[in-house]
Amino acid sequence: MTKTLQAVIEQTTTQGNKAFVPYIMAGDGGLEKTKDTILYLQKSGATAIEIGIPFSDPVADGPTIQQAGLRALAQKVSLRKIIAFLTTIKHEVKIPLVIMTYLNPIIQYGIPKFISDIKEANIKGLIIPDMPFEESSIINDVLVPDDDIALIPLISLTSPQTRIEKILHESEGFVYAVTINGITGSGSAFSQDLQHHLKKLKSIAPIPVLAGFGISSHDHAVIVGENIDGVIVGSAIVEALHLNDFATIDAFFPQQTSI
Ligand SMILES: O=P(O)(O)OC[C@@H](O)[C@@H](O)c1c[nH]c2ccccc12
Repeated sequence: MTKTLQAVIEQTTTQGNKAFVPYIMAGDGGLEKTKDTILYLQKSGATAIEIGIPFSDPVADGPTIQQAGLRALAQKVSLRKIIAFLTTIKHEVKIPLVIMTYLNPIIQYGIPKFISDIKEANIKGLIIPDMPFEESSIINDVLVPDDDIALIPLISLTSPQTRIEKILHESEGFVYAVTINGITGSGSAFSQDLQHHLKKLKSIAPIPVLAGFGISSHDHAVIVGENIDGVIVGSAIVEALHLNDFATIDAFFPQQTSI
């Protein structure tokens, strides 16, 4: 059975659109604001939303995401509170939510309890950036095939070809193609080879390919997403939300503003 997350992305691309997945930091500005944000992004036309869990020791987060994480931690949110909160809004949320968190908080939560609680919250995917694909059995062994949760792998510019192929054929949902060798945020320039890399990934991937890291605007998203199924945007969205700059958010959804 195709997982919902993958089906929703494939439906989007079949209709001739690119998938757009904003990343937000849960609890930045408080959980009430997070609820408003999720519903706003849903109404605006987001394909899915990546929900970041604040963590004291992040690995790949650039300054914008780190600061959002600190603001969220100052609101005293935790993985437990965020999952409970997502459960309370699940009937209002019609698009797939993907949780992005590090491995440590999941282990502390207890992996079986974590999986059963996120199922209850109707979460459709998981991104665990510090979990190497080779170790994904730690989560996969707890999931049963019928569970509608996709474990999203990250592929970097430097992943070896044989590893990429293995990952692509053993994954569901979508593959997260990281566009730069660095941290999240809009500061770094893309390599000249990026389009070639993405095209190649797309040509061999049996599942949708979405790219993220360093995408700063809609125009930029169009360029990065040209040869693949869609994009993920974090820092630019997180900063605009923090500033309540809805014009910047809306500009990522031109089909809405042009109506
Ligand atoms: O912020 P950017 O450059 O737009 O990139 C997306 C990113 O923030 C989000 O997907 C993310 C936040 N923290 C991460 C850690 C690892 C991988 C991905 C992420």
